[in-house]
Amino acid sequence: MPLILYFFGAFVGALIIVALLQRRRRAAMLPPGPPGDPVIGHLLRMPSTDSALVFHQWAQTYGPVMHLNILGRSMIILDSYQAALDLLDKKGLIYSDRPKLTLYELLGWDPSLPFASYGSKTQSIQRQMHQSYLSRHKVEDFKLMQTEESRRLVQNLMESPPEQYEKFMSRFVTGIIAHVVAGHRVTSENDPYLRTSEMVYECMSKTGPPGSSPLDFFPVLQHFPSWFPGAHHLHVVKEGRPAIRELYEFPLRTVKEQQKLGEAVPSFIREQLERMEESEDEEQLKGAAATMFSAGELTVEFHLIYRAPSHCVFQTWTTLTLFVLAMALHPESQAKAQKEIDSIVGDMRLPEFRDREDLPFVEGILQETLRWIPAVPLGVPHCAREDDMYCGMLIPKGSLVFANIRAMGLDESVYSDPTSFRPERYLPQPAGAGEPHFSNVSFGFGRRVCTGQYVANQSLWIAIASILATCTITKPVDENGNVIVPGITMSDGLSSERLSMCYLSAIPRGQSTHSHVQFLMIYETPIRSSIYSNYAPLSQALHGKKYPA
Ligand code: HEM
Repeated sequence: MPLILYFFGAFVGALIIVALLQRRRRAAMLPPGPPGDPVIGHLLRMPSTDSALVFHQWAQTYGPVMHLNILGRSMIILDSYQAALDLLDKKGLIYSDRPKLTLYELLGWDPSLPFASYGSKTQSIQRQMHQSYLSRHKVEDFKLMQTEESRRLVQNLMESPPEQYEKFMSRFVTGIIAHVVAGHRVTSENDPYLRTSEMVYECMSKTGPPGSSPLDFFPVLQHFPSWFPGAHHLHVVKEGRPAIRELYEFPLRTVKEQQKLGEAVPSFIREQLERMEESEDEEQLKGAAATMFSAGELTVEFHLIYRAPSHCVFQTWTTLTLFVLAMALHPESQAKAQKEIDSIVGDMRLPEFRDREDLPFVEGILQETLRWIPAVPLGVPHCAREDDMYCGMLIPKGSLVFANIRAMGLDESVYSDPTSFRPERYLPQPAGAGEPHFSNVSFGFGRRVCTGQYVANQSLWIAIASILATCTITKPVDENGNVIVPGITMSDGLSSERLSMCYLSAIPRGQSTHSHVQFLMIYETPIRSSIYSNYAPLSQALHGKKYPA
């Protein structure tokens, strides 16, 4: 063999050895994690339910920054608030990207903010829109509308049997988002927004956690038939894509039609259409509107889950649902909150936003509901744009970075007795322990923090305060009169864990509550004359009338 071939072989061999050594050196620098299998890494060890809790248990052994490997892709789990703050917040330039999610792109979530990469046109335009429309200051304008929706919610709850609660809670959240986005008021069960969001939910509940589909790991599978191993989600794409496209098309189409007739009421879409130049691409606006709908819907699903003695139906489970469950399981907390409302608000009116500061225990119930079982337990994954070092550990470029929000609420150095539901923990000392509000954690971190956090926070508070003021939530009883303790079963989904729970009964408080709520529905006058002043024609007609003394 010619000498040159020997040299070439030695050179290639040396290159391979250097590459292997470098790989080994990088592997040694990765954050610790449980042992994985060759090639597939931790694929078979990933928990199928309660991932956030399982990761938290693993973190007790491997520490607050943990590394997992799924088919060669790094996954970093941040188990502590400090680590999430240090990376996602302080190093926002590196950690503000989102991973490319092929399944979601195929479903039609494009352009859509939660899945857009940082710095992309979609992301920056939508971000700007969200900042100007859903900012802390701007959402003040929604308070009147949210108050009225909460009154409608409690009236519906009081008038309906428990099997209907799910429908009305779903209607509450969809009603608010539909109004913010398109100025639309949900008035019937056949509302097109309710129908579309139900169809979208139906589809998204079949996708599994974001980034977990084989299509995300091997995009080439999209070109295979759906019966091919690993390509089964193509079925979901076929069924769900039309509903998602409708979510993009319908709101804009409707507002434009209303504009032509001169009937478009103030809304996010109308405001954006008025600002837009002729030539501008409406796709961005459709994406922004669908984002608001989907993020609001998918992260604040208010579906109650019923498990009647004979059957069990699983549905998405969210913060308000959890509040209902928490109240059924902790009647002592419910009674304390009701006592606080009675002493501050009295029984001649319902709580309003102006009462919020004077109702610290009710605030504690909201904060504790967010902490007890977070609706988005692992956040939405961020993606590292470049290699980074943290406390001597290597976070490789392209890693999926998850903030374990659930674990942060279980941190004993911050929350005493963290598994207990104790709203008083947030009260200032000496009444409570002055522990930090959880809303700083539950809405995520850094530049990708939840854009709907202020509107969601307001919706939750007014719904919780109104329900507490008017209803007592109790555990259900079976046909023999035996009390059923609601059970929790959790599995992972896009944005929330799921719950199976027995249905709960909300009993109107006091003899006059029913007529009282109806009375307020009619006589409530606009608190602020804002863009929503045309929201309640009844209120307007009666503008000037005062609450009963
Ligand atoms: C209880 C209610 C809610 C919770 C707990 C929640 C939580 C979250 C979390 C944890 C994230 C990921 C943040 C991160 O990447 O670090 C997120 C993202 C997002 N949320 Fe929410 N959310 C809620 C309600 C809403 C509502 C009502 C809207 C819309 C009106 C909304 C819009 C969004 C959007 C657009 C994103 C993506 C932001 C981005 O990628 O830049 N959320 N949310």
